[in-house]
Amino acid sequence: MTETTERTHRVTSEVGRLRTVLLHRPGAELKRLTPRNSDQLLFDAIPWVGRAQEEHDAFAEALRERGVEVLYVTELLQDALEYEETRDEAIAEIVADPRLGDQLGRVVEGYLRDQDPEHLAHTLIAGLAHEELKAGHGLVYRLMDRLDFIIDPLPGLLFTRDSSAWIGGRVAVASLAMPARRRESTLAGLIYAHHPRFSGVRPVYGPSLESVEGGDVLLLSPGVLAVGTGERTTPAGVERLARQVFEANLAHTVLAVPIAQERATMHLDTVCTMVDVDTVVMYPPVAHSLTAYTVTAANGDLAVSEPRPFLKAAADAMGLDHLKVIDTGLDPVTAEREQWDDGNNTLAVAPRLAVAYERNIETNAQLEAAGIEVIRISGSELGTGRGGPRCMSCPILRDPPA
Ligand SMILES: NC(=[NH2+])NCCC[C@H](N)C(=O)O
Repeated sequence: MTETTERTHRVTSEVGRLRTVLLHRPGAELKRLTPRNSDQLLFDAIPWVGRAQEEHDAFAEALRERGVEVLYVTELLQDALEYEETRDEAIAEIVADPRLGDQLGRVVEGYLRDQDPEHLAHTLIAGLAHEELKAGHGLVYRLMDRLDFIIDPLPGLLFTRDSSAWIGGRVAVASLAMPARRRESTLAGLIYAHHPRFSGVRPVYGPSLESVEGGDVLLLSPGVLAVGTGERTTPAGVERLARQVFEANLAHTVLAVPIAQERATMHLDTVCTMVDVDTVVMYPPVAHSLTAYTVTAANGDLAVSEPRPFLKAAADAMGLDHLKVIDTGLDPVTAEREQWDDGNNTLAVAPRLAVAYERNIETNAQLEAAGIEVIRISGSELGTGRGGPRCMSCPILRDPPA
């Protein structure tokens, strides 16, 4: 890794001033959602796509106004697909899908090879419905339903946090647990491997390893990671990630944090995000019940502590007397409603400056009472995918935390 790369890609905390972020402006892939497929594609409602785009544009604009450079997945992917090698890899992965069989696989391969980078990027993200591919006449094609997908759309790409996470100057390309989202990390991997902006960057994790999703990974402070393990990141995923980051000298401590295996808490960042170097906002019912196993490197292996209260284990690893929790003091019903709507899923733009969904009125009021400046964005449509500002952003460059 050259020094130049480190100047354009480096993240060592959740809160250092945000300089560059990767977003995905939602598009045609959201138009594929129907009541028949939304569960499988991990959306809880059918978004109004035009409004979702307006909300997303306002989110991006709020970041730009604070001096953040916004990169878009679609643009980076199109650039990367200018290279033959990228196209070959992208197409090979699609064609390897055993659901296509060999005859339809060949037809799809020809179809994709004819597309220019812009169209190919569109197809890789929006997918391809049976009725759009006029060229298939073999058995698989004929047995499929007109509305089936030959290439699945990726509505979850909106949540760029999950498919990759920067740890220091290296990127962890995720290994996504849900089948509907797996190809998102292929696209992330293609961008980091082939886009000139990232030349010299070596991934520290990859999609073929045990499940780890970026929404579970919190950079509590330089060298200290908290990794949720539950519905998405598996115990084996945390263990593997710990080995990889220790080996690469990116961290000295990894806290493995079990979270409830349910949709409301699919990632650690649905219940806890950082708003200052020593402050988190947490879903009240878990604030004092979460536990953590402290994992450190020991003679080429891992040393694992007994589980301890998360806040205590985190403070110790971070070298703090204690980690402050914003006491949202909400009644249990409001707390549950606002947690579901990603009230705890804030994106810090700098210490004590965070983006949050405007709808979480009470959580935001408590954040402000604690001295955090809140940049409110609307997310009525964006939130139908169950993700907030942190989920929708993959920081690529942050200043060191103050
Ligand atoms: N980092 C996050 N909390 N991401 C939210 C992802 C939401 C997405 N619909 C999923 O279920 O996977």
